[in-house]
Amino acid sequence: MLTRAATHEADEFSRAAVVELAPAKINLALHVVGQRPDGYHLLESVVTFADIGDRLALSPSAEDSFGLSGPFSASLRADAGNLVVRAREMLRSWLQEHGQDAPPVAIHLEKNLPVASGIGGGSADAAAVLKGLAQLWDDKITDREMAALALALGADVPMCFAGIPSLARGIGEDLLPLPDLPSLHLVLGNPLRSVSTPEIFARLACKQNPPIGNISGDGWISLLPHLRNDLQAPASALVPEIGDLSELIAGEGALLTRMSGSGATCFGIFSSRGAADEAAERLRALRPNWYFQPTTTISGAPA
Ligand SMILES: C[C@](O)(CO)[C@H](O)COP(=O)(O)OP(=O)(O)OC[C@H]1O[C@@H](n2ccc(N)nc2=O)[C@H](O)[C@@H]1O
Ligand SMILES: Nc1ncnc2c1ncn2[C@@H]1O[C@H](COP(=O)(O)OP(=O)(O)OP(=O)(O)O)[C@@H](O)[C@H]1O
Repeated sequence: MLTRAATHEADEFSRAAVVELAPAKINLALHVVGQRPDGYHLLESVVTFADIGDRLALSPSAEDSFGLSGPFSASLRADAGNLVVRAREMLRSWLQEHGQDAPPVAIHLEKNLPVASGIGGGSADAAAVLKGLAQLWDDKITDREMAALALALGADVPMCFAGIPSLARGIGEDLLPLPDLPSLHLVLGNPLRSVSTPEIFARLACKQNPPIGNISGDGWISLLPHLRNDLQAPASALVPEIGDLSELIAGEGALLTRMSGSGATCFGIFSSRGAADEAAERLRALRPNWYFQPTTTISGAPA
């Protein structure tokens, strides 16, 4: 039976004018190759997207509103600092400056992804708001201008807006699609300790690490074991559970385990969806207070 809160949430989505999935972002590899004078780090990252994530419902309304529900909503406030509200206001300001309408809108966020966990939940939400409002407001904004707004919201927002497997360079905004990156069966795991991205970058011992280099065709998968996440060592020093988590996932038969983004989420690659589902179930039994989620990532091949 649905509780009253769950019924209300179901209504938000069934009645919404636009529903957007905000998929988890996974950095299959993340090399830190330099630093800009403004302190931002230069990256080379193989990025893909899960089939699970947050969900957003958007509808025209008499006045602006923003509501939250879902398993991780308690970690967030529905205030002006939320990336959902910041994305709405950024697009609205741009449209109004360019003589276009941006009428009030009701937005509801179902927060399914752990917060500050290296899988870009906030960035995915911001990107989903930009996409949803573009539809609702029928705005006239070029792809280039939208990409600039996305980047102003966060280094990960342009890749989440693009939503396709990519090699991300620059500070994450320079995107090269990877049409040969196949769909992968993963288990995502998180010890439910939030990690601050700037703190992990600040603890990085070396800012100039070997780059990924040029790879094309089906070379990506055989290359992955040779790649790294340069943020994994500083994140593991701060959050020792990352080491345990990675070993636990490997112990369930993962072909490869690695941390995503600035952590603490780690992923394991499994041979099939069935193997990933079973591993996630065993991991939940081993660590009932941690987060484990099987997922199948999207493929890079055009639909
Ligand atoms: C680690 C990644 O998740 C990899 O995809 C991203 O680079 C982080 O992207 P994000 O969370 O959207 O980052 P932002 O919100 O733009 O930046 C948060 C902070 O992370 C650091 N930061 C972020 C991105 C980057 N290329 N270099 C950095 O040094 C900066 O201290 C910045 O103040
Ligand atoms: N809608 C939102 N969802 C998640 N975090 C948000 C949101 N709005 C603001 N934030 C803030 O943004 C910060 C980063 O959260 P997020 O979940 O995007 O981190 P992350 O997964 O580590 O991201 P990344 O992989 O991009 O570094 C947190 O401190 C959080 O309080």
